[in-house]
Amino acid sequence: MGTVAVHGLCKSFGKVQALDGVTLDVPDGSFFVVLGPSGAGKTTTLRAIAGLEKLDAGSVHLDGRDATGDAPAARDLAMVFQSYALYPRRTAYENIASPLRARRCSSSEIAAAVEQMSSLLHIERLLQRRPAQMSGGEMQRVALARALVRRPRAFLMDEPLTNLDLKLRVEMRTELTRIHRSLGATFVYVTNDQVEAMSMADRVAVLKEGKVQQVGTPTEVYERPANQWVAGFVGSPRISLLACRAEGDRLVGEGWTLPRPRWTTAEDGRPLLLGLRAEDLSVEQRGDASLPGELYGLEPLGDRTVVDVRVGTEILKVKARPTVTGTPGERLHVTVDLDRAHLFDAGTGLALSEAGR
Ligand SMILES: Nc1ncnc2c1ncn2[C@@H]1O[C@H](COP(=O)(O)OP(=O)(O)OP(=O)(O)O)[C@@H](O)[C@H]1O
Repeated sequence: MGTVAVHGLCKSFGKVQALDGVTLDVPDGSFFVVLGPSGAGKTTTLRAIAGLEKLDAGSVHLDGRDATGDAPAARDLAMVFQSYALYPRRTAYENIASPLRARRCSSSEIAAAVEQMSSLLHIERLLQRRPAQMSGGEMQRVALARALVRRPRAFLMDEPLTNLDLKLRVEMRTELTRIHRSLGATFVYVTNDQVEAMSMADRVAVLKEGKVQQVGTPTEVYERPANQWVAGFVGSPRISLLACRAEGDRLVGEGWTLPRPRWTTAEDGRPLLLGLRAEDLSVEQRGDASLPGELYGLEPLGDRTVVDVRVGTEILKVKARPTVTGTPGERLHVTVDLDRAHLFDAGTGLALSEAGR
């Protein structure tokens, strides 16, 4: 078993409220990602689970048992940090074996465990090297192997891929997902990289200023963001937001109107924000629901081009084929897939009811 549940975690550092009532339920065997910008309280949450932070309020339950007062060593959790902190004078093999030696496992058990983990992480050929003879990415993999070789209740990982170059990071995302599946262990993984969260997690908790904004599958968080902030934080290019209000069966903004989506419940006149993702907009096809705009710029990205279109005072990001062309200033129409649009209350930022969707 490896369930982790935290309830109402609060923690202040002087005037900074790092955690403000954080509640999370991490199911056994899940790959649970805590996603948020720098300073959101992610590391503090992880340290609270590990028992490294004295809390102002809240509780930590491990496998259903209250572990709030337990010492870190009694919690049976393994922590993997950004920095790899390998023993410099020991070989990779000895580094990976060290947690097992500390537990007085037999040499044959240790050899079998190191072999299994180094094959999972593709580091067999590094086993006799010392940290100074390895690249940063190789050291990070050895550090991961050293953490994973144990069988703790859960693994707590704090941005373990940040020191890797982009190519290795992309590879390691796939590796970690595979390792997670083959170990069947619980991972609580902290990152500020939404692509990592979307590609690896089976559940994501989005954190901002010490408060949980939303918990759900990556798809739920992307397709049904709970508020305007989550919508903006998850997704690249960033979602475009247009100020508007409902008037009868229309949405009316500055210099544009669109049919009001069937599913929205907003009353007339209420200030709203219409959220449109780049892939739900088109400048290449003409549909019934469209916004008049002006080409602002083109951002060719190889496999696609992001077209910036000015609508009123806002710039909309539109995903287009790489062959799309145009001249800044040129008038055009942006076709909107209203079934996939989002509406938020402009005051609270909360998503409007989607009951009818
Ligand atoms: N020991 C400390 N003393 C004072 N302030 C702290 C301490 N630890 C964290 N903080 C503050 O608490 C807030 C949350 O920090 P935390 O490290 O949990 O954020 P984070 O989401 O992990 O950020 P990052 O992605 O930058 O690591 C920040 O404002 C940070 O400056």
